[in-house]
Amino acid sequence: MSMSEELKQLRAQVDEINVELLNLLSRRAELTKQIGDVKTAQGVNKFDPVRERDMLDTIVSSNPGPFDNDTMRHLFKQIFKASLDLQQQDHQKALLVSRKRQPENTHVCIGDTLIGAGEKTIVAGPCSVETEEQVMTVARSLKEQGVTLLRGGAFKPRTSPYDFQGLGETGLAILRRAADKYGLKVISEIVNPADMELAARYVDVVQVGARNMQNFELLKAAGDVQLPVFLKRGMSATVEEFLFAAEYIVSKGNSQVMLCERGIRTYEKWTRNTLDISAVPLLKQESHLPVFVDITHSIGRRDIQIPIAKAALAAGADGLMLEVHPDPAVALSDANQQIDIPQFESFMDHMRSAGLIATREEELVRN
Ligand SMILES: O=C(O)C(=O)C[C@]1(C(=O)O)C=C[C@@H](O)C=C1
Repeated sequence: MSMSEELKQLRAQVDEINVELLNLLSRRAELTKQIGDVKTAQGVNKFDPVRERDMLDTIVSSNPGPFDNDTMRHLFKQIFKASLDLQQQDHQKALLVSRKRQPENTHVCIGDTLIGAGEKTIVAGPCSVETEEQVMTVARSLKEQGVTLLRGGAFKPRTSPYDFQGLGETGLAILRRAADKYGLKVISEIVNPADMELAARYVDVVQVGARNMQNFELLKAAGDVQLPVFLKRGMSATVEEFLFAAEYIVSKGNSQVMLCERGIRTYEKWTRNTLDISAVPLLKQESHLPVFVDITHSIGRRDIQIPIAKAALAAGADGLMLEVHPDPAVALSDANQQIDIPQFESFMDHMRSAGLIATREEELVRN
């Protein structure tokens, strides 16, 4: 037999084994998928290192060679890992917030404002509610600018316990009065699950802040409330953890959830956080929920707000959140990053002339 003939025959045998391996791997994968379903139903971890170690021990003890044990361990670990990925992908598919589960965008309706249906929405207002006059001034400006959603913090989760903690219910009442006077809707953060009922008396949208993104009791309480929820990404949360947090709310029956990327913690010091712009298209791709970008907290500076806003909208965000204060220099929180009313007006002019948000004429036609 010639060399090339021998090679051909050997290769033919390898080809056959490849097909056998392929079929065996596929059969194995089908079984591990079933195991994954059983584990999901039982609520147990997919990853089982003890089981993996036992299988490796059995494999190594009956290894006929010529592959050495380490090579065998490596090959089988790859198979376990691929099986685990398969189980987790299947689980992911089942998430209620996932686009695989619901291909069409979720629309969140707040008064006359429809979010997630194509038009870009602006949410603006002071970081903290401080006085009636402060909130009224900002609300008047929002009204003039055609912005319908007023934000303001009444319960402030602050890094230091000695910093201003917010006005609580008094602050919520101020927001409600200002919103009612100018025909706006209120978004405000709630930090305590026990306050959800109180919130429902004053706000139109409950915000769950970055520091509470994995406060699971709060997420469940937000899932029980009959109001839309504005969920901010935790400063150290992965995109996947962010979606799981949203799943907590949706799985309780509240499908009116909006996601907000607000920057993540990195070593960069020239911005307050690092805006993870890639999270925007990723979230839009993986989930059907509307996505916002907080252009105030993500960067913590005013001078690059316009390019950041443009980047967020270009990346597919459904809206922007920003902080506006009549006199940021004396603000009780985040004095360095809020913009004043003239800066807000100029910001809005800029966005309109860039064609990124509806012009006044378009708003008039719409209303
Ligand atoms: O036997 C299990 O519990 C499985 O989930 C299957 C399997 C495997 O591929 O064999 C996958 C992942 C686990 O870490 C352990 C084993």
